Amino acid sequence: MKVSMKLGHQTVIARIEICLLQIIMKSSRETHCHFCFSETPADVVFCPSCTIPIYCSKRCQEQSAGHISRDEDTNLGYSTNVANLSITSSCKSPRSKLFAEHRHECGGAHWAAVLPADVVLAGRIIAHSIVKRMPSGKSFAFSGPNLDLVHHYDQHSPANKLESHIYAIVLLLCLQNHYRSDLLWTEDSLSQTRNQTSLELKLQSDMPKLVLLIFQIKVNSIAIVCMRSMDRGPEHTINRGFYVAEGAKMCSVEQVRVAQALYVSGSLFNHSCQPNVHAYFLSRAFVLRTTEFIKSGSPVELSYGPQVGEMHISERQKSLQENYYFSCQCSSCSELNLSDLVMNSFCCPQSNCLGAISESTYYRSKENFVNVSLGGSYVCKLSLPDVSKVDMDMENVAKSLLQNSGVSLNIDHGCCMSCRSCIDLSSALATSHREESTIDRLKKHTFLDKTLITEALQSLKQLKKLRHPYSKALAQAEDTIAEAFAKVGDQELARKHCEASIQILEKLYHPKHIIIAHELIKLVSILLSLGDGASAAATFAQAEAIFSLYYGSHVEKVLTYMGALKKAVIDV
Ligand SMILES: C[S@@+](CC[C@H](N)C(=O)[O-])C[C@H]1O[C@@H](n2cnc3c(N)ncnc32)[C@H](O)[C@@H]1O
Repeated sequence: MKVSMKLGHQTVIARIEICLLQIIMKSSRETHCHFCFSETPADVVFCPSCTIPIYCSKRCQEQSAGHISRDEDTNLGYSTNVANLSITSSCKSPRSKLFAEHRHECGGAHWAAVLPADVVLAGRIIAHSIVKRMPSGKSFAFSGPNLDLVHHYDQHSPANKLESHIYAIVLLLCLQNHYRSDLLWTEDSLSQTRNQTSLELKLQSDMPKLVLLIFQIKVNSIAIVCMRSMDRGPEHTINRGFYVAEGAKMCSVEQVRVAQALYVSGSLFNHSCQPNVHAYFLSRAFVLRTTEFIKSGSPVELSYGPQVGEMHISERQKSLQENYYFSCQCSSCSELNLSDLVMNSFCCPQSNCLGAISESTYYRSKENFVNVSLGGSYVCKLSLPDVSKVDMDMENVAKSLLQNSGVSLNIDHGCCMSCRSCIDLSSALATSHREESTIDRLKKHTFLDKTLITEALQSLKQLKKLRHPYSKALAQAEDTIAEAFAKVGDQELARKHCEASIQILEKLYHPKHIIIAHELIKLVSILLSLGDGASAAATFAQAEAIFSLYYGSHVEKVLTYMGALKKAVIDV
């Protein structure tokens, strides 16, 4: 479904797509509906055939039987043989529009409980193809799916490759076992050999294609996440803490990965560390919403996870390489930006200088490119931003790098990017880590005594002398201390530190980033506890406006606490 609406000068587009195939995560098998992924009630409904998948309702159980639409058929683009199988009319499930996505896994060991999600999804893709291609009568040669998706096979380690080859063998044997009465290997696989059976031969020739299918799923499948309260345990979560409105009581919501899915077009979007669309999920539906005006012809890019403001460029590159096997070439990884300059930096010893001191070495060439290296290893090559568009902050932080164009320049680690004064970086790092861990103790204690808070405040003071005023370490320290004050009921100080944290995060991300909205919600609950209704309402409106950019009319559907919080703000 495609929805388009005009909002002032900005066109907002939301695209909704139902997943082609999905598999619930092992960690959510007992807690979430295997069809719609919502948290299950006490009286769950089981699969009538194998009783293993659980559903939140009869409706989900029935829907799990599934429908294969003709659109999905064509989008899969079957052409190359993955398993050149032939199926007779005696198959249990005749050619039908109904397709139970786990039917081939029913009976015996439930594959999804044993095999990795990527492998089970590969099995489901093949089973999907088999069922749809079943003839009502004579045998026919089955062609497996040829998904036109990248796989990065060459970049995997030998151990990874071997593991996938073994899983591919297991998968093919499982499929053959399930369809044994119905599936015949095609004539061409019945080669005339002395020692090998036809099945062995076919396994050998089809195995590379099946291995590639598993790698395609690794690279292109998407994790479906949903919000849940933190009461159920911290595993497999991404932090999204927030306070609720009742006094100083704190409650948290987090994003939980509940499933892994393949989408026909959703899986094709490229990644950007500063995306222009936001992706979220409504049950099995993948919703993509533009968060800014996108010029015609410009790429539409979502984030696979790492983002500017959240991670330094070196960490983003590492994470994308390790998890998705590519080196990011998005615009934020191609051009010097404020966030990467300040995120992990220290402040300049000169009192009036806002220059950043980094652990990285920056070498600016005459061609106006900056090579960044960390600990002696090459990180990336960045172009300098358009000087006419550089804001004051950026200029103050990295004056030396941005000015004097046409001259090569080296700014060593430990030296200010603006005035080039130097500090003892290793001593600054050690002190910073020590002060940060003193502050982090506040998170580990349920009951906070005054000494802990006093020591944390002293550490914050030291940290401020060391770290750059826009650094992530300071934002996190302010946030932790705000949370501690909210816990002990000192809402005035909680407010002060929460606001300080937001100010830094606005520099690291941008003022309309969703992270800022989550932080503003913390501030709203603090303001409500203070009884400051006017400020709470203004802050809530600010957060709501940002969330609307990201979730449109689905804000309260995705962030279920927003309705109650809005009511609390109105009631104050
Ligand atoms: C889910 S696919 C996206 C579709 C892909 N571009 C294609 O043509 O099939 C993910 C792959 O696209 C490429 N890719 C996506 N975002 C990228 C980026 N920011 N920089 C470089 N390559 C990227 C990588 O090869 C990655 O493994």
